[in-house]
Amino acid sequence: MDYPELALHIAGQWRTQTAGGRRAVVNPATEEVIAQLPLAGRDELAEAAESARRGFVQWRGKSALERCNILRTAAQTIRAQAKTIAQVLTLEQGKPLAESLREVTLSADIVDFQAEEAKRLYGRLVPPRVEGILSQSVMRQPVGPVAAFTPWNFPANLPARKLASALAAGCSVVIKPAEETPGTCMLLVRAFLDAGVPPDALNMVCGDPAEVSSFLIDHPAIAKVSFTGSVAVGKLLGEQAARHVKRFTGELGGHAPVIVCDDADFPFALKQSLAAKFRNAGQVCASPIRFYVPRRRFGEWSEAFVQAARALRLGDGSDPATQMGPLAHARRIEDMQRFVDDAVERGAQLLCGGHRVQRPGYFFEPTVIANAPADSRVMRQEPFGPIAVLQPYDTLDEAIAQANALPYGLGAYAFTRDLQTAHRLGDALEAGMVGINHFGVSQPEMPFGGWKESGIGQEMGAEGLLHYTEVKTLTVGVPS
Ligand SMILES: NC(=O)C1=CN([C@@H]2O[C@H](COP(=O)(O)OP(=O)(O)OC[C@H]3O[C@@H](n4cnc5c(N)ncnc54)[C@H](O)[C@@H]3O)[C@@H](O)[C@H]2O)C=CC1
Ligand SMILES: O=Cc1ccc(S(=O)(=O)O)cc1
Repeated sequence: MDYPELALHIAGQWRTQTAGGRRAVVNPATEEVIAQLPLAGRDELAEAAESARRGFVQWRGKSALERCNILRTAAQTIRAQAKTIAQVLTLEQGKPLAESLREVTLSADIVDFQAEEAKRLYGRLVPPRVEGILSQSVMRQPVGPVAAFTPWNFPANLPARKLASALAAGCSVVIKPAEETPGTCMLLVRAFLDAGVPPDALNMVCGDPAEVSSFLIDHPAIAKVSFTGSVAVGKLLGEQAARHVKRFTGELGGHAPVIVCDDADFPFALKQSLAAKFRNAGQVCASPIRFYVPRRRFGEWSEAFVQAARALRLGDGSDPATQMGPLAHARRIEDMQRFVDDAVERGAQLLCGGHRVQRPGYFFEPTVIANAPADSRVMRQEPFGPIAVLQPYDTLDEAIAQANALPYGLGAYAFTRDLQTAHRLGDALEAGMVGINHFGVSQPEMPFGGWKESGIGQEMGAEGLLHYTEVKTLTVGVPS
């Protein structure tokens, strides 16, 4: 598999020689260096922001239909190149190739959906309350140049969400993908530019994340900030944006509960839960973490869960036999070990896993912990890895209370055969996305966003586009 030569896109040029030095990109399955990433210096960041200012004027001047057609052409290119992009994604991020391929084709669907939504950015005509007014309208206009920051867990999907909505709304973008996984984003950016997005309307930079974000958020050309990543960093960037009263969307961390009801179809719930838990090695913001299981069926659930977790085939994502790949970088391994050690020290039971796999690559065993005390780190912070926590409960009220007990609210799930219980849980669970009897809450047509500390605003769906717009009212009176 080939990994491309990396370049940044600044002020209409692809640049391989930059002022900020270079950083190695590593294949997490082998720990081998696969490329050198050029990093932007401060002057180049300024060039990118100024370029976005110019690009905004050009891009917002196009009709919604034109923007739609250009974005749909980009989606077609992404689909046509899906296999190549997926291979690059697996090389830099580690997930199994089949998962990468699904991610890339879903990214094309996200672009298509937002492209079509561009044509439906409707306003309203409001009857005037006084005489002499010809029209009184409410409209949506693009917010302006956007600084977008995306992490390494979904190197195609998360840039696609931001680029599709921002560009569909008529905004220009400076995107900074994660330095661990820049190749996939570079190929997406190329697809948008080849499709006809003006060169100044789409810049891609990399560098030291804190320096780049600080520089861009403060830069007067940037009107909006969109970030996906941890709650801690989201708060920092949100605060910095707020100082300038700049618009901010944050897709932050979660700690998703799964309530398995007494009446659930256990084999079905188990199969779905295992697939969702260990997908992308658990590095998914809406990944299920806390499984609440009726006490009388706890043993049955734990045994089956552990057996299936132990049976997972770990390996290089480019091997078709692999079911779970490595973690994305070395820091994740250290973090997993801290979560496990802390839980065990505080009295939790380690049912399986809990260690780094002794081979090259950042592999961590699928891990199942039971009866973790509420003050253990794994019950308070998102592990963002292949760790499941199984907790018994006695009443549904108690399970709901525990599910809602954390200051996060991204995904929440439940399994039940009873329609009334399904609706009760759908109402009671405090999360932006609730899945009953399934985990597929991330769809191009549906808004995706968190409650509480899990974020602010939504991406995808019709709502996703609105966050890249400002409301303007226009009142036209009779000339004299
Ligand atoms: N919501 C999500 O999809 C993601 C959440 N995370 C959360 O972050 C935690 C830590 O992840 P790590 O990669 O180990 O650490 P990290 O916090 O250094 O990096 C996470 C992501 O945020 C970016 N980032 C970090 N500081 C930034 C800053 N000041 N400005 C702009 N971007 C910045 C990084 O480039 C990276 O893409 C995870 O445990 C997980 O909870 C991480 C990746 C994705
Ligand atoms: O990290 C958040 C995230 C990204 C993508 C998806 S999905 O592939 O669309 O399911 C889910 C969560």
